[in-house]
Amino acid sequence: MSDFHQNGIITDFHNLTRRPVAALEAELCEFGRRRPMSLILPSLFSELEGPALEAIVEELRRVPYLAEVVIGLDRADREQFLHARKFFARLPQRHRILWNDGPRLRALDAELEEHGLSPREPGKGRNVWFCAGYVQASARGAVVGLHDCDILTYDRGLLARLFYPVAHPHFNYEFCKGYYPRIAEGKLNGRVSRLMVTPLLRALKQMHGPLPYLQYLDSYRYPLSGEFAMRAEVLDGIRIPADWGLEIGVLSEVHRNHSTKRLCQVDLADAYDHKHQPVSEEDASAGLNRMSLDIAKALYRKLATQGVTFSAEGFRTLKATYYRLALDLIEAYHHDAVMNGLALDRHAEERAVELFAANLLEAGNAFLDNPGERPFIPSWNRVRSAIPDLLSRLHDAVEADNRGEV
Ligand SMILES: O=C(O)[C@H](O)COP(=O)(O)O
Repeated sequence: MSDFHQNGIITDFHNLTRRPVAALEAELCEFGRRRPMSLILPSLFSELEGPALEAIVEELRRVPYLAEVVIGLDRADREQFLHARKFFARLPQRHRILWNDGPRLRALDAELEEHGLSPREPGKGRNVWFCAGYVQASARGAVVGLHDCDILTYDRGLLARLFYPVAHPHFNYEFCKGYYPRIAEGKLNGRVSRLMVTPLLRALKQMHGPLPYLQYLDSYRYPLSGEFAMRAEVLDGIRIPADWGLEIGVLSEVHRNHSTKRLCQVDLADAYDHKHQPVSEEDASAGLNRMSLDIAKALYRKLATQGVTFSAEGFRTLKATYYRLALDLIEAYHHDAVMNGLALDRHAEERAVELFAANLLEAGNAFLDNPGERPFIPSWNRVRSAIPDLLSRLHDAVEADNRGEV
């Protein structure tokens, strides 16, 4: 049961009364007449074979208010795309699958590359970006929601709560982010969010002062959650990273473009579990190791756009400040876990913090060495201006793929 605290920066929607999902859905059906809702599901083909997505699709079948479901399918060959069509066919809502690795979308990507506009790097950000383009082209949704496809604790209530603040026709929120405790099997999870992002934001505040941007990011209870909803226009104007920096990138862009009064977060669930990636200490191109590097780089780049300057010494100080704050937080997490009868492996937590500290420096060096890198995917507004008919061709390509002309 959450409290009713408001942090004074963004509005917090709590779950104070455990309102039944049917009551929320009845309202959402009404809201949908004024503000139709589209759902984007960024997915890897491998997730169709895992335990989470099967249950997610079963829940989605019973959702009465969605105008459209857009599935971004990554890492699928032709047979796998055809399998995905069958897998999602049971959805009663209008739905389309973006076969991102198929010849039609690859050809459009090559054309984008000729204009210097391709997302280039594969990853969740790229997948979401193409889905956002399709949603814009199909023009069915006034509100667009998005969640991961590896949620093991999914239920329709989560989706209803995610859409509600932005879909309500008398509320004027542009963007809503989900939060929840990542607790499963008696353990506290959310390792990157808890052990890296939170202490990093606080270390940056110690070094650069309480910049409104840092205060704002720190006001999210779960800045890395993959669940958010926004007005369709918001999605068209933002520049997001192609990689694991997606979540931080989206939070930064909505802050740049909108007043914090138009931004909110919502309590989605009492507990949340998903597929856990390995820390991958030995391989910086995988797992939480890679994720922490991507996130640190995204944050540095966004801070640079706020006028913050960085130096090699600055990154060394940041590493030391972060490390101390992270160790203090481990103490707090540990005590909280003990009182709640949960387990917390302090040794594993401290090892993760050592790796994240090293990665803050590593990401800093990458930032200093490659100032000319193309870190963010251009906004769809820019693409529309450079190649005016690309969106309609994207739409046609997706339609043809989904008719099975592959
Ligand atoms: O949100 C996070 O911190 C990362 O996705 C890692 O989450 P996990 O520790 O629950 O796997």
